Amino acid sequence: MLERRKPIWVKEAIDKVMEHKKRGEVETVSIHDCDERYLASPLIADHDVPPFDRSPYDGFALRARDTKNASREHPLLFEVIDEIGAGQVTLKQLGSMEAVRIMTGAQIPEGADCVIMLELVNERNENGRKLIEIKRQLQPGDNLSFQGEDAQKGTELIGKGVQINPGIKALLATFGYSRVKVGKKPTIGIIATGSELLGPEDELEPGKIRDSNGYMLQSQVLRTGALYKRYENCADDLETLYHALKTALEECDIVITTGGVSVGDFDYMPEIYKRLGAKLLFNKIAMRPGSVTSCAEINGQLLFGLSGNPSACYVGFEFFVKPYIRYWMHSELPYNRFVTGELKADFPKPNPFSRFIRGKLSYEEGKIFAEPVGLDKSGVVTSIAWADCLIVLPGGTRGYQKGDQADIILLEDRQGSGVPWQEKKLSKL
Ligand SMILES: Nc1nc2c(c(=O)[nH]1)N[C@H]1C(S)=C(S)[C@@H](COP(=O)(O)OP(=O)(O)OC[C@H]3O[C@@H](n4cnc5c(N)ncnc54)[C@H](O)[C@@H]3O)O[C@H]1N2
Ligand code: MOO
Ligand SMILES: [Mg+2]
Repeated sequence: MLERRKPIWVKEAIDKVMEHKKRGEVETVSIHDCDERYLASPLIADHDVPPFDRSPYDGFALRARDTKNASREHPLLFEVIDEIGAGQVTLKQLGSMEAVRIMTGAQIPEGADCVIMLELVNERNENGRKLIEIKRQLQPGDNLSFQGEDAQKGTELIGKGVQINPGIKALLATFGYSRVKVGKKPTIGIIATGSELLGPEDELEPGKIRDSNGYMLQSQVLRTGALYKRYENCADDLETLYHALKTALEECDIVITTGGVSVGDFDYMPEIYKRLGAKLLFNKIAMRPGSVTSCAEINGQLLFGLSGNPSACYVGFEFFVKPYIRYWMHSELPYNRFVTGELKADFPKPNPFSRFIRGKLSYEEGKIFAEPVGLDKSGVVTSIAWADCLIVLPGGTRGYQKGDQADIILLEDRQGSGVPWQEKKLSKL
């Protein structure tokens, strides 16, 4: 007798996965290797930036009060007593009617309180003395970049759990983090299952197709920042599959399979979960594609059974595997970000389950738009490549019309969200 599966809500399935969430170990890596990792401790300013008052221009540093009577008609003469570039300091104390020639980034000399740009002065030499002529009044603080105006010592600039981007890497360098504490990368085992699968190098044969999911999953794993270990594709054979999974569970932190999770004669995953003594978290979700996405737990280790259908496999990873991995790596924003936007085309497909339509985003006059791309079937591979978002068609509705507002889940976003997308539960399960 065919076992009837009871679907659960998408949010419920996410929660079931995240009940098992854990933070992976922390490791210290060289700043050279920290890109896209997640900070395991906050980034704190250990000194002021800039660390001293400095000149933002190439010009002359002087005392503002000495310019009080300067005007176009009555230019004032200042003696240039020294010259400094960035990285140098003057040992001279600046006095009345004196200036120091200063370059961008150099520390303001003692006694000076403003800077005038090179272009605004006339320079001359008189009896071996270097002089400048100033034709305007300056105020204290004019053209200075002040100590601590960028960052003040002791401030937490970036919280833990944030993914390191180029700006954050610049801050790490600024504050002397030559070694950075980050979440360790977990290893994700990937096993593509199916007797029909060929490799990308193989010629097509009758009844066979090339495996795309295995490669897509490698990419999806890499985008979370984790590592993957790819196993040989596995034919639909209970014994072979069982042993492949057992090995992967021993060698990896998390295991993903694709295919064989539905109710077909050769869909062995449900049987293998039983054999492994794994606790099934779910095997039916009120979503399309990805309704057969399964997850099981063995001694705290998660085994994700993604669908063989490419679009379903893709979506299953984005919703359930990605946040689990990102949390593991210490992300505080492990879920996909979502926004609301306007539909550019009708989508007349009534559906009891929430449907996640592969779509393309556009921005026009400050508004977000999305339109479906490709064929909306879970067995389709092309639409994944054209999509940068998933348009949510809530279960229990009669479809969308152009101009309707819809929830849109972003696929190419790097930032992430602290909360997952959640359905409104318009229909009954
Ligand atoms: N009687 C029912 N049949 C099906 C149901 C159902 O509820 N009752 N569910 C359907 C849904 S929904 C999905 S999704 C699929 C899920 O199938 P499986 O996860 O068991 O995957 P397979 O049967 O192994 O393969 C399905 C499909 O995907 C192709 N495939 C598999 N692996 C790959 C790969 N690595 N790269 C590219 N394509 C792959 C495979 O050739 C099949 O065409 O079940 C429905 N059936
Ligand atoms: O899981 Mo299937 O992809 O719902 O279409
Ligand atoms: Mg099947």
